[in-house]
Amino acid sequence: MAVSDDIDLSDALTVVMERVRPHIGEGKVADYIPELGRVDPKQFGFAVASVDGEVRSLGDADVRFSMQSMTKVFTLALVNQEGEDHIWGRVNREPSGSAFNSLYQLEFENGIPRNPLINPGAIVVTDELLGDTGDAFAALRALLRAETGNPELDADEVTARSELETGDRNRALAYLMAGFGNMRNPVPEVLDHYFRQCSITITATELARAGLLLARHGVRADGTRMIDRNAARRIMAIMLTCGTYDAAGDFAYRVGLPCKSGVGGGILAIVPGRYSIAAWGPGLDAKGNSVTGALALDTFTQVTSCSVF
Ligand SMILES: NC(=O)CC[C@H](N)C(=O)O
Repeated sequence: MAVSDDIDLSDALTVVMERVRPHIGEGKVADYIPELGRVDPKQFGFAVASVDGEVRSLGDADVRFSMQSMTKVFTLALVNQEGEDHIWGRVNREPSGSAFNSLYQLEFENGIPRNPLINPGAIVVTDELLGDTGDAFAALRALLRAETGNPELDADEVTARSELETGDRNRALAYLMAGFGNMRNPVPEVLDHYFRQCSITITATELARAGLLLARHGVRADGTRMIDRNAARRIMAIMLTCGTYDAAGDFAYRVGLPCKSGVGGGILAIVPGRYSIAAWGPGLDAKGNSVTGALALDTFTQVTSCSVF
């Protein structure tokens, strides 16, 4: 891995802010979930946590925002606790090349989603986690509370309801999979867990801390091992190839790190063995990734040479 040993995080963060500042407010806030449409676009937060405990942040790094699809990484880690092959008959691990809520590919491919980081794949993972634990949302919330160090971390019920009321596309995906025999639990129950999962709020600083689970290759904040090293490595491989929807190729080119974005404007990026990075700006590009978040990560990896390549 090309990592320079003498990285000054403060210098790197200063350069990130200089580069991003003129672009704060750019992009379009997701409004297909009405509650997300109310977020002020002129915000930007960035935080870096290192595996040895240092955390640096700037801008709106302590403002809460909706985790959305970034939760998909953590539910995937949770189902991996039951063994690595547990989930792979039900979901593939190939980039989709299409939107995160696309239906047509799912029908062509007999109800087996392309990967666990797009909506249908994540719905399957939540279904599996529900079977494993009896309460998928509670399992995820407990994990995130422990890894962020915030015992109050929770879903935003208004956003969860907003998702439920406008979630016809996710219902269509889930029922299509049920039609192919790829759902274990009743669709409304799975989606209730999935919508609450997506509506968990977090700050950039907390997210950077939570991502250390992967930066440490599966070791939790309390030092216990959650998933084995190879499982963590493979989750990061899926993030690199699938974590930013149909822009994953461009992210690998620009940022060169495993990333996972969400339509709340957050992006989690991991420098394996070294850093967990959280970038947040609510304005999204046409593919649903944060404009300022992507620019910040692009700048950070250029300045520090921290990349998996
Ligand atoms: N890409 C995302 O962040 C999408 C998550 C959102 N809750 C949805 O299901 O559409």
